[in-house]
Amino acid sequence: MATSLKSLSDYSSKNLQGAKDKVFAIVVSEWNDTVTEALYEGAYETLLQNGVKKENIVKRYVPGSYELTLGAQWMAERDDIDAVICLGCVIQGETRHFDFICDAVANGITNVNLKYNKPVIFGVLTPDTMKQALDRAGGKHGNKGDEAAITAVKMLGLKETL
Ligand SMILES: Nc1c(NC[C@H](O)[C@H](O)[C@H](O)CO)[nH]c(=O)[nH]c1=O
Ligand SMILES: CC(=O)[C@@H](O)COP(=O)(O)O
Repeated sequence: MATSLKSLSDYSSKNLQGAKDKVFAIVVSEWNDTVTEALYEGAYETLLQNGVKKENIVKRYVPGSYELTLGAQWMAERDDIDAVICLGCVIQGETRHFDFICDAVANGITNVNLKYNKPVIFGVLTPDTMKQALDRAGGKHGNKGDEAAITAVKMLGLKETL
């Protein structure tokens, strides 16, 4: 379903109680920081609303979305980190650079999930325009940061049932 047909901020709080004592790293790309800081605020507030302690949220910055993979790896390899949320915004420019970054980050973050066997969430917007990005960072389509935070909580809940 396209984002335009749903809100990124809609979720059921059912079965989301398991995050109270979990530690979350949030790695934030500095590129398009107006967008990525809005994503961070969404993720941060959503974690707090679902019982996560402020002291259990660790924020780190990387220069751009391409660096999210290594930043996520450095956080995922820490024994005290239960889940990693990666937040970025890659906006289509004039060249194919967009494609290379998006592919590298999506595949890279997937690999970190599997390498460290812990949730590493792809909270990266890949819009054509800044307007599309802002619509998904607290605008009319909700906040991708909210969705990323809930995804991390849900995956930790799933892991508890294994
Ligand atoms: N154009 C965007 C970038 N580009 C920078 C890369 O992510 C990377 O930092 C650079 O290639 C050096 O390795 N990054 C974004 O996050 N968003 C963009 O729109
Ligand atoms: C996604 C990018 O790196 C992009 O913003 C760079 O712009 P351009 O493709 O015009 O060089």
